[in-house]
Amino acid sequence: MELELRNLTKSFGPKTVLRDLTLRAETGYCVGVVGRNGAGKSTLFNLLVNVLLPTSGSIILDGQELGETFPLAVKRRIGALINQGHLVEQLTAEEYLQFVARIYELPEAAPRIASLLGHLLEEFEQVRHKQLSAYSTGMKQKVALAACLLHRPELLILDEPLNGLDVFSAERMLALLTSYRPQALTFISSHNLAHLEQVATHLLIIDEAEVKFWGTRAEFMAGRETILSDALLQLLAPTTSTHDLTWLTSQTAS
Ligand SMILES: Nc1ncnc2c1ncn2[C@@H]1O[C@H](COP(=O)(O)OP(=O)(O)OP(=O)(O)O)[C@@H](O)[C@H]1O
Repeated sequence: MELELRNLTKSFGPKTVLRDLTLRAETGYCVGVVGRNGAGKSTLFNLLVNVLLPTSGSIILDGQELGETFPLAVKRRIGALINQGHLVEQLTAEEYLQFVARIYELPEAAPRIASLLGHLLEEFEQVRHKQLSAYSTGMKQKVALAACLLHRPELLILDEPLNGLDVFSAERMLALLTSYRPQALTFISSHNLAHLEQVATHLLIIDEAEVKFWGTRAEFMAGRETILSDALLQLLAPTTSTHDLTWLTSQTAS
C-alpha cells in the first residue's frame, strides 16, 4: 500500500488546523505523529479514515485519489482506533470480536480472536465470561485494539492507543504493533515519546498547523539530542525557560 497526502489542509471556520500537509508513505512505515495538545493529530487521523473531509488537498491511495466518500473496498483495508473505540459493552470480549468478524465477513475468526485476546489481555481467562461493561479502561482499550487488527488491515490508524495502559500492557501492545508493522502502514500518536521510540520508523511532527518534520526517526535524531523528547523540545521550543511557580505555594492570593 502506498499513501500520498498532497497539500492536505483542514480548517474549522476561520481556524486552520492543518496546512498543506504533504507526504508519501508505504507498507512497513510506522509513522509516529507528534505535536502539542491541539496540534491537529486527531484531525489528521479523522481525515485518513474519512470521518472528516479536508478543506482542500487530496488523499491518494495506491495511485487512486479518494473522493469525498472512500469506497467500501478502501474502508475494509483500514483499521482505526480513534478517540477510544466504541465497544458494545453488553457483550463479552469474544462475543464482541465475533460480532466485528461478522461485519467484515471473516471466516473462521475464532483462532485469531483467541490469539489476539490471549496476547493483549493478561487476565483473559479470568474475565472471559464478563461483559465489557465490567472491564477497566485499559482492558477495554486492549479489546478495541484487538478489534482493529482482526481483519488484518493494511492501513492502521491509532490515536493514542497506549493511553490508560500500565507498563506491562503497554509493552505487550508495543510488541504486537512491532510484529504487525511489516504488514501495514501504521500511523500512531502518543504523548509518551519513549513508546514511539520503540515502534516508530518515521516521525511526523506538527506544530501550529504546519509540518515541522517529516522523515525517518534516524534522520530526525541526526545531530540532535539522544533522547527523542529532548530533541523534540529543541525543535519546537528551543527558548523555553523555566516557569516561575512560586505563586503556587505562596500565601498571598494570586
Ligand atoms: N469539530 C471541530 N470543530 C472545531 N474545532 C475543532 C474540531 N475538532 C478539532 N478542532 C480544533 O482543532 C485543533 C486540533 O485538534 P485535534 O483534536 O486534532 O488536536 P490533537 O493534536 O489531537 O490534540 P491532543 O494532543 O490534545 O489530543 C484544536 O484547536 C481543536 O480545538
